[in-house]
This record gives sequence, C-alpha cells and structure tokens, in this order.
Amino acid sequence: GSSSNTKEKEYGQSEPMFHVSDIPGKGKGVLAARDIKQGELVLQEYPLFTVPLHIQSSPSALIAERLQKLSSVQKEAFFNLSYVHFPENLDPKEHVDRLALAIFETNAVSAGKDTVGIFPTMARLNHGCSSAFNVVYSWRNEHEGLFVHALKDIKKGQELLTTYTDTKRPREERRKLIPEDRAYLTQQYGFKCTCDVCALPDGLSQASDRRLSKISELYRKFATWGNMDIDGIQAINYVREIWEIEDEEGYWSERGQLAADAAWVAASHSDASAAQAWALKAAEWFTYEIGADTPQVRSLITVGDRPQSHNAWGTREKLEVGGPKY
Ligand SMILES: C[S@@+](CC[C@H](N)C(=O)[O-])C[C@H]1O[C@@H](n2cnc3c(N)ncnc32)[C@H](O)[C@@H]1O
Repeated sequence: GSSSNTKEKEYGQSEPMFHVSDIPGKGKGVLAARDIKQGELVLQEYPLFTVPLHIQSSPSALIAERLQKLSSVQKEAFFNLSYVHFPENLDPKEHVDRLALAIFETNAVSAGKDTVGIFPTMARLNHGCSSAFNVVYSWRNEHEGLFVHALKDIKKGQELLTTYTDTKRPREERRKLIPEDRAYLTQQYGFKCTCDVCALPDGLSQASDRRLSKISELYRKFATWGNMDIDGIQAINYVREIWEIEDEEGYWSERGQLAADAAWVAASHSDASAAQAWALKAAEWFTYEIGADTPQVRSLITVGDRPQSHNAWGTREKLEVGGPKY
C-alpha cells in the first residue's frame, strides 16, 4: 500500500523547526519554533495519496478509493485537515465522500506533472502574496516527495507562508485567482487573503500592484527573445530590471529559473563571463528554493565552470550581453 512519512523529526535537531498552531482568522497555520535561515530545508514529506490532475471519472469516487487503502492513522490525519465549500445544509458525518472531496480541494498540491497529492503537514501552511510568503515547496520526482525550503530568513514565532498561486498580479486580481494546479476545481479557495501585502494601506498597495504588474510585463518581454523579437542585450536588461523591482518589492521567488534563463541567453550569444556569472547566480537561488542536491544546481555549477558546455552555446550571433548587476 502507499506509505506516508513526515521526516522533520528524523533530522535529530534538538529543537523542532516549526509547530502547527491556531492562527486568528486562518484556522491552523505553521509557526517557526526557532530562527530559520534562507535556504534551510524546512520539511520533506511524502503524500498520503495522489490522484491524476485530469480525470474522466468522479473525483470523489477516486478519493474514496484512495482513502480505503490508508491506515486508520493516515485516515485520521486526512480527516483532521481543514476544508471550505462544504454545503452548509449537509451533515459531514453523513456525507463522508463529499467531505473528503472538500478536504481534498482545500489541501491538495502538485506532486509532479499532472498529479496532485495530499501532504498533511505541508497542508497546514497558509498562503501569502508577493513579499509575504517565505517558504516554497518543490516536488522531486527522484524522491517522490515534496521539499519545503525557506526562501527568506524567518524569525522564531513568525508564520511560515507559502504561495498557492502566481501572485505577480495586482491585489484585486489575486483575490479572484484559482490555484493553477487544480484544473478540475472550479471554485475559489473561500478566503479573503489578509497577508501583509493584501493588508497594505491603499497607497502602498497600489505601489506594490504597479511593481507586480511591471514584473509580469517584463517577464513577457523577456520571453520574446525566444522568437528573436529582441536581441540578447535587451533581454538581459529586462532580467536586470526584473531583479531590481523584485528587490524593491521583496519578491524573491523564481529567481533561480530567471537567472538560469539569463545564463541561457548569455551562452547562446557566446558571452562566457556573463553565462558563468548568471549560472552561478542561478545555482545560488535554486539552492535556496529547491536545495543544493538537485540536478538543476549541479548542471548550473557545471556551466559556471565551463560556460562553453551549455547546450545553447553559440546558437545565436556573438554578442556581449552582460552579467548580473549585483
Ligand atoms: C491548505 S489549508 C491551510 C491550513 C489551514 N489554515 C488549516 O487550518 O488547516 C488552506 C485554507 O487555509 C486558510 N487560509 C490559507 N491562507 C490564508 C490567508 N492568507 N488568509 C486567510 N485564510 C487563509 C483558508 O481557509 C484556506 O482554504
């Protein structure tokens, strides 16, 4: 049968890194039990069960089938989780399959391409937008597990927040968002986000909205390098500009991928020193977000050593595109 295992206890730390507590207005949440450093592995967890993202049959029948295979301890962990969107007129005890679906919809996250799963500890992480989220999760195929890393330094007592969706959008749009990895779920989460960014007074909120919209726009412009609409120098300038606005906003997520894309551009244009510098920048940020012991970081360190080994090396005209500013 399927197994589930939360590894945080096995690291032999004298102090636990976090604990699950009641958080006013949010149900339960996760608080730092000690200071946590940027890049630390906060949690490694395996799914209670997974289901395909796109299914023909009824999701609640499939979930019921998966639940049958769990031990009673695992079932209890599942039914302890929170849920929204359960019809008010129904008694959850009499509609267990419907209840299980509501729990699933509120808590499932991506477990690889086209799969979603339930991770009972990770499921206690509440959502924060933009600069408010401080941990990120990533699925590792080779481990078949979910890894949660600290994106920022976190102080003891602070809430650990992840992001349920792409938050590089203005506040009003964020409030309408549906999580990307739950295609068959049409309803929204059922909470009005009150994270530090959503709670900003209007003037500051508008300034944050402008930065987030600008970041998204620059990402779209950067992508046009792929169709040769812009040259490599322009492309790298967009990356630098994104980086700078993200510093102002405090939005640090996805920088590993962004710097890796910049390394790709630099390698394509045979700019060795830029490719090297971007690759090392990418390795650094991927280390925070997904960990050093990943294929992404290993291959970027190789590019840092030998930029000419990059797959895209010399595929565009020779051009000095420039490295990162900082
Ligand atoms: C995956 S669960 C997170 C853990 C949950 N708070 C619990 O008690 O188990 C998702 C639910 O948590 C609540 N939640 C998450 N982030 C929130 C936020 N920023 N503000 C208010 N409620 C939030 C919502 O009720 C949401 O449907």
